[in-house]
Formats: sequence, C-alpha cells, structure tokens
Amino acid sequence: MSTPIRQLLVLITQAVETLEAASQTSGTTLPDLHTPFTPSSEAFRANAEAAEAARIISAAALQLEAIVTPPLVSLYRTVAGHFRSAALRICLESNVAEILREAGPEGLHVKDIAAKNGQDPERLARFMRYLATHHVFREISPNVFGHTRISSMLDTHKSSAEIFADPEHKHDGTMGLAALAAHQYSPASLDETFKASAYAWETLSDPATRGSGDPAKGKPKDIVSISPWKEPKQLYPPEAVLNAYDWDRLSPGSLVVDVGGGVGTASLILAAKFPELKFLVQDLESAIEQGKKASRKVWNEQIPTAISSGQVTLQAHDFFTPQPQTGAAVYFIKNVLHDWSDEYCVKILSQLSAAAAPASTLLLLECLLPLATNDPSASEEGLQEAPAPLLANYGGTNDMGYMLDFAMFLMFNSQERTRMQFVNLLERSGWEFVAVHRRPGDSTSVQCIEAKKAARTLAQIVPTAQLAVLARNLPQSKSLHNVDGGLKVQHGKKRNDIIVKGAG
Ligand SMILES: C[S@@+](CC[C@H](N)C(=O)[O-])C[C@H]1O[C@@H](n2cnc3c(N)ncnc32)[C@H](O)[C@@H]1O
Repeated sequence: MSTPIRQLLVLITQAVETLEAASQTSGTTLPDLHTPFTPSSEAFRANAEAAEAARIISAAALQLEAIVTPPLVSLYRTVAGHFRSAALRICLESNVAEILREAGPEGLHVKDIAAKNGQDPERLARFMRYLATHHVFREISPNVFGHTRISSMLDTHKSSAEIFADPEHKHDGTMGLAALAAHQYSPASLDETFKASAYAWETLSDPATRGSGDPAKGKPKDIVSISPWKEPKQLYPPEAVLNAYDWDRLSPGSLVVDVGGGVGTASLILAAKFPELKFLVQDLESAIEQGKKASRKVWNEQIPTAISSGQVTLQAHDFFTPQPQTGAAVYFIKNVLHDWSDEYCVKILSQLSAAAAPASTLLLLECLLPLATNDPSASEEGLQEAPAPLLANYGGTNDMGYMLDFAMFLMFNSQERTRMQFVNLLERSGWEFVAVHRRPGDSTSVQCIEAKKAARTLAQIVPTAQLAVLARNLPQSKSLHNVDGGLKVQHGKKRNDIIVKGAG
C-alpha cells in the first residue's frame, strides 16, 4: 500500500495537470510568485476545476511539509507565530510595501528603504529576511529586497511621499487589503487582536472569564465603537449575497428585514438586483443616522430612489428588544451573530421568532466553520470535503474561518460557528433548521443557513407536566421543546421511550 507521502504526491501530480489544462482552456496564466499581485493574476481561479486543483495542491503541499519537517521545527514555527506578525507589522507601519513598489522589479537595498522610512537598516533587514523566508518579500541579492505576490498585497498603491506626509489617512480610498492588515495591527486603532492574543490563556485560566459570554469580558473595546463596518470586497464578493439564497423564490412585494444591516452592504446589492422586493434595514440609531458612514447617507448616495420610492426603509431598532416588524417574508441577519456569544444570539434570534409568522423564513449569512474531520451531515448537504489523505477541510489552506473565529473570541468574546452550533442556536431560540445553501466552491466566510419558525408554540402553551404526554403523539423522528421551561422532549431509542431533558 502506498504511503501518505506517495498518496499526496499523486494528488499533487494529478492536480497540477488539471490546473495547467484548465488555465490553458480558459486562456489564463498561472501566477508567478515574484510578480506583484494584480486582480487578473487570480483570473485562473474563476474556473471551478482550476480553483479546486489549486486548493488540493496547496493543501497537499502543506500536509507533506507537516509529515517530512522535523516536528520540533514545525512546533516551534507555531510557537513563534507571533514573530512573523510582529515582523509584518513593522514593515506595514513603516510603508515598506509602497517603497518597494516605487523601486520596481529590481528591488531596493535595505539602506535605501531605511533612508526613506527612517528605520534602522540592520534591523529592518533582519525582519524582512525572516518574512522573505516565508515568501513575504524576497531577497533578490544580498540585502536587496523586492516584492512577491504576497507582500505586494500590503501596498495601498499610494505614493510613499503622500503617506509619510499624511500617515493617518493612509488607507483612505484604497482597495482595503492593507487596511485589513492594519485592522489587525495598527496601534492607532485596531491592533487589539495581536496584543489580546498574548492574554488568551490569562482569560481562559481565570474562572471569572473562562466560560463567560459577556461581551464586556475578554474584549478590549465596546463592540459598537467600531461599527457600522464596511466590508472589504475581496473577502465578501457581492455574489456571495446574491448566491446565498434563491431570492427569485420570493413573490413580488415580499419584505426582507435586514437585521443589524449596518450601512446595508447586503441590502444595497439585493435591492438593486430585485426591485420588486422590499427591504427594511434595521440598525442602531447611531448607525442609521450619524456620522460620515451613516446608513441613510450611503443609501442616498448609492441608490437615491430606493428610499423615496418606498422600496427601502431604514429603521432604528435594537435587536435585543421586541422586533417591531411582524410576519415578514424574510428575516435576514448577516455577519451579526459572530459578534455575540451564544446567550446573546439566543436573545436576538428569539426576538425574531416571536415576530415571525409560520411562513416567515430566517436567513443567516455567516461564516460556517467546517470540522477538521469528515462531517456526514454537512457532506450530505453538498459540503465539498477534500480527498483523502487530506484533512477534510483542506487543512491550512482553508484556515481563514478559524482565524476569524479567534479574532472574534479576542475582540468580542464571541465566535464563528460550525453547522452543529448554528442548529443548536436555532433550536434554543424558536427556530427550526431547514437547510444550508451550499454551492460548489463556496468560501467558508459567508454561507446561508435557512430556518423556519419552529412549530413549538404548542409546547410553549402546554404546561410542562403535560409535555411528555404530548410527545407520545409525535412522529418518531420529531422532538418537542419548551423554551421557557428549558425542556426538550423526544423519543428514545426503544419504542414508547420518552426522554425529557432539562429542568422543569
Ligand atoms: C459586523 S456588522 C454587520 C453589518 C451588516 N449586517 C453587514 O453584513 O454588512 C454588525 C452590525 O450590528 C449592529 N449592531 C450592534 N448592536 C446592535 C443592536 N443592539 N441592535 C441593532 N444592531 C446592532 C452594528 O451597528 C453593525 O452595523
């Protein structure tokens, strides 16, 4: 039988052939590591076969590396992971990316880089060399550094002179990727995750904070103070919202309530594409009305007729309070639940189930974390898992969701969730899981979970003592919940067995 090393090699060989053939067919070129990033260098990935082949090559290469690298080296690389972040931040903050772009493909001697950004050349070279060892920058000749495809993503494409003259506005009007890195690192505002991660163990070893879902515990800033946010387009392409659900299914005039809609990132896209649907975008008063990025201002700029025509209404509403819009066709929540721990999510979702009609649909657009092993229920629903012997979730090449999860833990004492965790949240808040709408090649960062109002209002009005009696009349596969009493009543394995869980 062939060894895992051989199996991985076969996967790589086959995938390289597929990748080359697919890019030839689509007339695209495969990326060159030493050429700065351009959006067109990613065009090959639009072909689904090529994208999958690239994913397999990358996952297999990382797994091969894990097998053949001395474990002490691999372990230490993880132990010292923060060194790489620190080195990157030094380069990001000192505008190395812009300086190198201006130098062109020949690169620049570190003394000349340092002359521009005021850093010590000896030190800068140490950090850049470390990063170059991991293909972030490249040492073209001794002490002469240039960009790689990876490091070039830190480039704001502004002139370095302009940035040195006005560092505060470095990221204004840029593509947003460097800003996203700065979001993680910038000491001026959002370098919290980097520093907070150093205290993760202190938080978890303290009984007062270990199991707490309180947003005030284990997070450095008030959640509202950094909202409303504007999504980086590269992370959440507009198609993610359009593809998330079969919006055509809704009859004309149907109302979609965008709960915690922010500036309306999702509704702006949907309202433009589906003029026959109506939208109610809800957020806190401050997000709707105040500041440069107030929701109302953004709508008036982007689709001026949407509000005046009555297609879109903006409403100040706190989602922890009773939902004023009852019986909407769709309650839609995007990238909100990951800001909150379970107990808070249950409160938000319960307000929605109380307002929903039996025909209402709940759509959650959130990051859906895969397991690091096969997940039978998810694969039945079309979750694409990697071929053996790769990790089912494609391993390290697909770890963006877990990074987001860690960031949510550090920033908001909240989390990203797996399918099981979403089903559990829904069960606890008056909803019944219907489906995950997966499409081939979906990223984990925005997936759509559909739910409907749970048919458990009966259980809520029936006295707790009678639940078990009622449960006997349930179809074998169903369970009955009593939310207020914290009870779950279900059939046991044997006929006529009734299990009552929880206190009543
Ligand atoms: C991560 S943003 C997501 C925004 C939007 N759904 C999107 O995908 O672009 C979270 C949003 O929740 C809003 N929010 C926070 N607390 C809220 C509350 N108690 N009631 C209503 N909205 C709230 C914030 O103002 C922010 O716009």
